[in-house]
Amino acid sequence: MFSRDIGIDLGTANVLIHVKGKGIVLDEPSVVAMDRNTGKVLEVGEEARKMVGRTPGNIEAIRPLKDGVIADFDVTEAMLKYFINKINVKGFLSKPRMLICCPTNITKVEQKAIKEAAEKSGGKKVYLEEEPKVAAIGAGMDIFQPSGNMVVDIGGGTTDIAVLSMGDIVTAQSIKMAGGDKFDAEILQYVKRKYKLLIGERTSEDIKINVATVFKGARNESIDIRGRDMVSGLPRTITIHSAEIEEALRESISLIVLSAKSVLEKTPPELSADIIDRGVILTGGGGALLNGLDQLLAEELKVPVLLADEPMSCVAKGTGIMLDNIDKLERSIV
Ligand SMILES: Nc1ncnc2c1ncn2[C@@H]1O[C@H](COP(=O)(O)OP(=O)(O)OP(=O)(O)O)[C@@H](O)[C@H]1O
Repeated sequence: MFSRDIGIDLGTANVLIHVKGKGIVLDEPSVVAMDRNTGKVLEVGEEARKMVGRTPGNIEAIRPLKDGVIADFDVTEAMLKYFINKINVKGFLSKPRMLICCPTNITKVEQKAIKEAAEKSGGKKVYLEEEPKVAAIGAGMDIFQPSGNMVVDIGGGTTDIAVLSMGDIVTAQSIKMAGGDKFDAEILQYVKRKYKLLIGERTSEDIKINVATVFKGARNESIDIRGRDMVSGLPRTITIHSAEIEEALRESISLIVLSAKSVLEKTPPELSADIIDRGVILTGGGGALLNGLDQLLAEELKVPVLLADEPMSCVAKGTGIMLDNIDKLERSIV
């Protein structure tokens, strides 16, 4: 048995684990199915996700992280333990050092909760690092030079916007409740208001992935969706179009655009000039995979906007790069 360092992207929507020397070894939804009566964990990850919105009364499919932070400590700990055991069936990890990513503006109490959950899951030493910094590294940016790099990382629960230079954050803003989950909720409300139809969160995520756009006219698709009619109580099918989703998401997206503008307004001019040359990079599934967001941000911010390759893996990849230098970095991180 020997110790290996591991990096964890403990996300609201997905957990990814990177093991030093092996790469990304786990990528699963952050969902736990529990028996309400006994408190027993029934399924974790993909199997639990399939149950969301489809469980009988005594079973609950829980997302233990909300808005990028731990909402249910015990369930988060159970989930982390399960994932670490899953990747460690051959026992190659023994008391590993762990590097975990968190949003930029979480409180000390929230940081402590994440550290504690990781320590209880077997971590010998647990380091926390800010998500946009690791996402930028994972997206291939050289943030250690004295020049400006801007990253907009939109996940399931949070949006992190940051300008980085010389390995650190210069200006940043983190918006809780602004990410893929919020977009799903907006779509659900829109369908309820306009069509008097109740749909589940899996259905609204399907709409977002298959027809959504946030840039007028960039996409013209439609999808048939099923739900429960609010008046008759019976199942009903409707057809939803891209233009409707653009309207449903307009308000949430404008909040993200405003935050990005405010980060740019607070950025020192030399670094702003670098951002015009290098562009802004979009990472995270909630933003980089959302149709039209790159076009909208480019138009609103007047700078080039680039999409990261494999945007949902940037943070995990970034932890891998940081773990290679963990001894050097040890002094600078929490
Ligand atoms: N094609 C797509 N179009 C739009 N959104 C998508 C697409 N594919 C995935 N998503 C969304 O990406 C989000 C998950 O992204 P990601 O895995 O980067 O988040 P996370 O790291 O778990 O969250 P956070 O960083 O906020 O804690 C989900 O809300 C999901 O619905």
